[in-house]
Amino acid sequence: MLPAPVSRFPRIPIDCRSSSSSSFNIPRVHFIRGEKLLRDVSTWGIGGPCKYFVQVLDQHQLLTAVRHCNEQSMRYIVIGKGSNCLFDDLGFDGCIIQNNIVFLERIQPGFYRAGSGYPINRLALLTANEGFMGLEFAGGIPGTVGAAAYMNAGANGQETADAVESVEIITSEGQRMILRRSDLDFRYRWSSFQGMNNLAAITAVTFQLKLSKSAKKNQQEYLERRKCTQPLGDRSAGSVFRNPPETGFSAAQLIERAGLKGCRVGGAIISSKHANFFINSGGATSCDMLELIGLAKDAVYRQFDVKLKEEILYIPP
Ligand SMILES: NC(=O)C1=CN([C@@H]2O[C@H](COP(=O)(O)OP(=O)(O)OC[C@H]3O[C@@H](n4cnc5c(N)ncnc54)[C@H](OP(=O)(O)O)[C@@H]3O)[C@@H](O)[C@H]2O)C=CC1
Ligand SMILES: C=C(O[C@H]1[C@H](O)[C@@H](CO)O[C@H](OP(=O)(O)OP(=O)(O)OC[C@H]2O[C@@H](n3ccc(=O)[nH]c3=O)[C@H](O)[C@@H]2O)[C@@H]1NC(C)=O)C(=O)O
Repeated sequence: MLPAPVSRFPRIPIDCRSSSSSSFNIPRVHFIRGEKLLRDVSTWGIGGPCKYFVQVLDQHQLLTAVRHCNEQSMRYIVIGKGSNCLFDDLGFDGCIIQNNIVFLERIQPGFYRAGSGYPINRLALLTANEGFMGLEFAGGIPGTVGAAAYMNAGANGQETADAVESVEIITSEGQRMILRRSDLDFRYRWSSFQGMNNLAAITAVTFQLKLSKSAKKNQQEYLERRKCTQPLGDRSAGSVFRNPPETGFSAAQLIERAGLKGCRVGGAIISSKHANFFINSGGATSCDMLELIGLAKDAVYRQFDVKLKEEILYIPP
């Protein structure tokens, strides 16, 4: 059960008189029409144009953008760094809201309040350098703080949930809420945010970290391990599949054992360094990537009777 909202944002008037068929401004928010290519806002480098694109720098702008989309009955998606999304070559017939809310506050030793657009890898480095443990795993992860909470991102036996103290959200009705850790449920790559039908976006996360003499060393070691085992220089979206529960095998092991390392469809290739990373080697289309994902699922199911489940999110046009 979610707690009652803590406050309500003032209603900001939206002026759409400028035009409904081209880019336009509403107070402090600029909507770009038809020009933004989603391949430019995703780490995979795949995706056609979106109908509208807006970058928000604070939660008031985010709320304004969400309200405008609601009032226009327009589909919208809030994204961070686009490191977990597969956009379609046809683009997106709605509004992409790119979250660039990047403030960081040190509330008291070990308590960090970060805007949801703050890069999680930068926060990992900074907190470890300041001698606090809890986010060392996130070095090298290309996503944002908000998406890390939404996905419960994790690596090296740590996960975002372990470090969360509270999460600030806005709902699609425009209410602002602060949810404490005890109000929230997290599991492997899952959080209660994924089941909330009125979540507009996570706007900030407060982390509670513990003093540790080994935080910096751990963070550096994890990053080195990541560089050795993952194709970080290539265009990917991290792990394509979740690790299947109760099989004793990782998705990467199953794909490798199915003989699929290096397998290619068009410009999409299964990495020969890590079989759960699918690479855009240049010019890959969403069709190439979807076909390669389907091919890997079929092969693993046929050979091992395991149904792989995607970790990445495909955004249909
Ligand atoms: N462990 C690893 O090594 C790696 C982990 N990752 C993880 O993948 C995720 C990718 O981050 P990022 O690139 O920023 O995300 P994306 O921009 O790829 O967004 C992915 C989805 O997350 C949801 N989302 C993003 N931001 C918010 C927000 N502020 N509030 C609510 N929902 C949000 C949206 O889901 P919806 O459309 O359903 O609303 C969105 O479609 C992170 O969790 C990152 O840590 C990525 C690569 C490697
Ligand atoms: C990259 C992501 O997260 C990663 C995270 O970085 C790493 C590091 O802790 O652990 C998970 O990968 P993973 O389970 O594949 O971990 P790894 O340690 O790389 O590999 C697991 C096992 O598979 C084997 N392996 C790995 C790659 C490969 O091509 N073939 C193979 O057989 C490894 O030898 C190891 O025995 C997360 N992935 C998932 C789906 O849980 C992501 O979420 O996007």
